[in-house]
Amino acid sequence: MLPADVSETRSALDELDHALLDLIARRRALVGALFVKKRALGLPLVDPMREVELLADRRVYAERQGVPADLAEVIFRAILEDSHTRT
Ligand SMILES: O=C(O)C(=O)C[C@]1(C(=O)O)C=C[C@@H](O)C=C1
Repeated sequence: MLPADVSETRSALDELDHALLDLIARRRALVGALFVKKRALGLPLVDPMREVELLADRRVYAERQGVPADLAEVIFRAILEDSHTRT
């Protein structure tokens, strides 16, 4: 039997991780909608310059929040790879 404060903290982590996944689902929906617009306009779906700027921005924002910049970059590279699979 785990102490109550450990299982309570785990429950808080479960809730928070679900909230993170909800945000990822919302982001994926936005990317899907953006790709529909880009296709209609004949724009390239993948935009390497935007990705460079996005990763730099997320690194700076992460550090301001006390999150390691390298962790933010790993996360957002994975998110961008997911966007690429949807092209
Ligand atoms: O910002 C865009 O233009 C997008 O298409 C979105 C997004 C992303 O997932 O953030 C996806 C693909 C692009 O290469 C760059 C960024």
